[in-house]
Amino acid sequence: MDIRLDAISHSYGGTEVLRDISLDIPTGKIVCFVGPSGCGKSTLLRLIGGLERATKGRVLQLGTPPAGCLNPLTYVFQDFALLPWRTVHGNISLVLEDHGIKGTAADAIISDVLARTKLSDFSNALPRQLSGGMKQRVAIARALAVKPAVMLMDEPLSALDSQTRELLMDDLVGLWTRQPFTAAYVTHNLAEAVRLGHRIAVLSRRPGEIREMVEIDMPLADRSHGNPELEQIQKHLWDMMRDEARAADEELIDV
Ligand SMILES: Nc1ncnc2c1ncn2[C@@H]1O[C@H](COP(=O)(O)OP(=O)(O)OP(=O)(O)O)[C@@H](O)[C@H]1O
Repeated sequence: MDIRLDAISHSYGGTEVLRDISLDIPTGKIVCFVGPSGCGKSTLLRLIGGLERATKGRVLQLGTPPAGCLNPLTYVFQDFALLPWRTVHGNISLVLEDHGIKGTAADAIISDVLARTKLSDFSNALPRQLSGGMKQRVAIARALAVKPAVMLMDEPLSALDSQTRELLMDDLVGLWTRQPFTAAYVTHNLAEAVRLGHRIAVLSRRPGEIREMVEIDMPLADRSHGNPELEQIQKHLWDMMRDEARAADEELIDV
């Protein structure tokens, strides 16, 4: 199932936050959204997820979700959102219980997503026993358990230190390479965008408009840290964003 944003604009009261956003999120691709603070990236994810309705324009779901999909649009949050009193297995089973899936059917799904996220040995651990990176892997496993058509990832690595972020980027690349997933991925981090994005939507300062869609053809598995071609693209992104990021930063201080 692809997502198509068709001339989306959104306002809160009199404040226009997003303006005339049109783009596609094709099946099996990761589309990253970058742009200065407050330009509407998280708002756009909420509109895609159906948590809010755009003031103008449409979010279209084209085609059908994958077989066995329990929740077509599934979020992965920055702060993991795990229940501390439930084990890794229990946190994942919770989303299946919501759909009446229990017992051996649930166990089969859970062992599959734990294997895909390399967490099989941690099924009985509690969140407090896990590092930040592992907690986020559990959150990703939980999202995968409902076989989403599209994962909506709102700065999923930004609560992690830089080394853990690097490791988790490798994990996401491995996960995608073994079995491609579709994602709308919001990040402040341009290194993350060039490492994970097949397509990067660069938004302007509020009201966020698309300044450029950057396509990166290089396979994810070939995108090593420090790759000169990726560094060049990252520099291009930063050159586009620098002045607006500074202006957005100063605007926040003035509030
Ligand atoms: N529910 C709301 N009601 C009113 N204004 C809102 C609401 N949600 C967001 N905003 C405003 O809309 C603008 C865009 O917010 P949003 O969180 O989407 O931006 P963002 O690009 O994700 O920001 P950041 O990069 O800082 O996380 C901001 O000015 C924010 O204050």
